[in-house]
Amino acid sequence: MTDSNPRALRLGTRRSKLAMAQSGMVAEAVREVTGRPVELVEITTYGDTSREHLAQIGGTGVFVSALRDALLDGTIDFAVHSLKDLPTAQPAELALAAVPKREDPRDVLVARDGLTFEELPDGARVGTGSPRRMAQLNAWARALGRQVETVPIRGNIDTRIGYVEKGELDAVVLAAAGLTRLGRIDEATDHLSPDMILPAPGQGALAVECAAHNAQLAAQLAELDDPFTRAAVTAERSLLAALEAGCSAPVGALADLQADGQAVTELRLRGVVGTTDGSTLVQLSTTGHVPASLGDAATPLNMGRELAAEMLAKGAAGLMGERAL
Ligand SMILES: NCc1[nH]cc(CCC(=O)O)c1CC(=O)O
Repeated sequence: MTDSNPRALRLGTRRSKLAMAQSGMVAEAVREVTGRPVELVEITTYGDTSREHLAQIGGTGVFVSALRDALLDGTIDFAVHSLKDLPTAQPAELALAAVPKREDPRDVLVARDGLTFEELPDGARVGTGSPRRMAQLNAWARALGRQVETVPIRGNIDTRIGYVEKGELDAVVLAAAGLTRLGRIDEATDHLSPDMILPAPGQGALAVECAAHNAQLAAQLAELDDPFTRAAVTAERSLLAALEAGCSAPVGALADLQADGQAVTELRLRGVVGTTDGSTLVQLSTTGHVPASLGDAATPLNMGRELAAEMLAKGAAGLMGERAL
């Protein structure tokens, strides 16, 4: 850039502590790659103001639509979303310019007295409003011959952990990435293995979006892209899309790279759908070859579609049907 006093790039962000932390991190990286100042513009989304349960307001897109409107009307230049909150259908007018390197994708437990999930007493009250978490926590408890009571809660991370601090719940389940970005990961009392609890598709990853016509900015933002993360979340979201489920459906998915010695050889995709009571889960996995060019989305997209078809053949649709989306 030869411009000695370039206009600041406007980064639209929700005003929650987590959104501000995520936006601040991306803002710093964008300053480095563009050499331009970045200014944060606070945008309020429906998901922030509504007190209804996410499962009732439908989940899909409630945190992102106001940011996207601001991108489309030019109020802001780019936006940072939690990738798991993004609907799977990408509008043509918006470019998913970068998917930066993912944080820990796992869910964690924050429980009283440092308890792990397996140490929770029978009948423990575990806060989560996520059908995905309910289904898998209940299935895990059943496998242990135990029973937990899942209690639907909402609110930001402070609010959720507050239920445990005040003694109203024995534990809450949160994404590790959110706690890490807020500097509170040491409050986690158990990192839940994806063998037991598959995270939400895209969990732990961020999405950096700008208007599709802004090709120059999109190219600069693309420098923040991590091709491994993009391949993984592409597979996970392809599964979610092919199941025709939204972000509040009881669907878990995680793609990870299987390394053979030094060389990364395969992408593994695991998926789960279940009833919220945990009585029935359909859980399958598949592997695919990592494309020579990781930017080539064909393999991850196909893996997601093929795994979805297998899951549907095993009755996945009937398990998601318990709630309308
Ligand atoms: N649905 C809310 C939401 N969206 C993204 C995160 C955490 C950060 C992430 O997954 O990237 C959270 C909170 C949570 O699930 O604990």
